[in-house]
Amino acid sequence: MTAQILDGKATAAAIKSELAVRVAALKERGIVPGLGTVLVGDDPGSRWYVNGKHRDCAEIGIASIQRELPATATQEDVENVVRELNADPSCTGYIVQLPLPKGLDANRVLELMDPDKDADGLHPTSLGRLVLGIDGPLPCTPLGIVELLRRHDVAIDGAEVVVVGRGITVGRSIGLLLTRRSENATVTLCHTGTRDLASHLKNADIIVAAAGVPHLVKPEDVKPGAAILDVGVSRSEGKIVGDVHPGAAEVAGWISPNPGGVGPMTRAMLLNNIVEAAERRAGV
Ligand SMILES: Nc1nc2c(c(=O)[nH]1)N[C@@H](CN(C=O)c1ccc(C(=O)N[C@@H](CCC(=O)O)C(=O)O)cc1)CN2
Repeated sequence: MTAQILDGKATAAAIKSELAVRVAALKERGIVPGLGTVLVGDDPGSRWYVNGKHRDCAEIGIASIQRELPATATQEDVENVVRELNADPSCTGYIVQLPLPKGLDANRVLELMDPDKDADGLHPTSLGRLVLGIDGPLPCTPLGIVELLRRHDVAIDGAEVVVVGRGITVGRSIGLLLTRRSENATVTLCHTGTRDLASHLKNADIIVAAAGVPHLVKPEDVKPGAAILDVGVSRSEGKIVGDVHPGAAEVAGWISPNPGGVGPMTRAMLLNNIVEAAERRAGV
């Protein structure tokens, strides 16, 4: 068996076209949605991601508000930028690019954000709403994964999902998303402390690999026909190495390439969160 490709690049392009129509409709009512980003430090990867977010905005007509601080910025410097964006009426929503440089407290920064401007769905209020089942912005990578599966007709309802990795941007939050009544999956959250990872993987209809450990998911641990989402980003000789061994594509029913899978969907879902926030505010 050779797996069908869960093409994040093409799917994100389709979503962006749909969002462009909604942005144009908002503009007819005099509303221009704006995305703010806060980039602290000089990590080239983080800069690349932030630049990509603004390129996406330009493509579909969302305004950009870019704030940059040096690696020497203090907690107070970052918090002042957050206060400024909270008060800026042209900013529909914003993100603080993670991780922040060592010494800065990301949780304190996130808590200070206006939850109504949380474009990433990572504010404690947004995560609390997710737990309680109240509408609000959802974390971009989990949302992108669900959308990628839906648009490729992969059955989520009733599926056994194994998530590997317990980070807040993916692992913990995707469990909350997939166990909502609307998704109805059964989720097992594995991590570095899991005793027998292979036994869990072998039982999974859907695997979400987000541990950051190269080739952690081996072909022999994949149930034939399973869907695999590779979220891992490790680098070797300038190339991305995912969490999934390439041989798994011979066993799986669906697989997301990496790059070109979940990453572009994360970006598309950020735009989605901004458009939804602008529509909510406009009463659309
Ligand atoms: N505030 C946030 N910080 C971070 C998030 C996030 O969702 N919010 N996620 C990641 C980084 N990230 C977005 O910020 C992100 C990562 C990867 C991609 C992407 O499109 N990747 C490409 C490959 C790019 C490459 O060659 O490096 C792909 O998968 O095809 C987009 C966004 C951590 N921080």
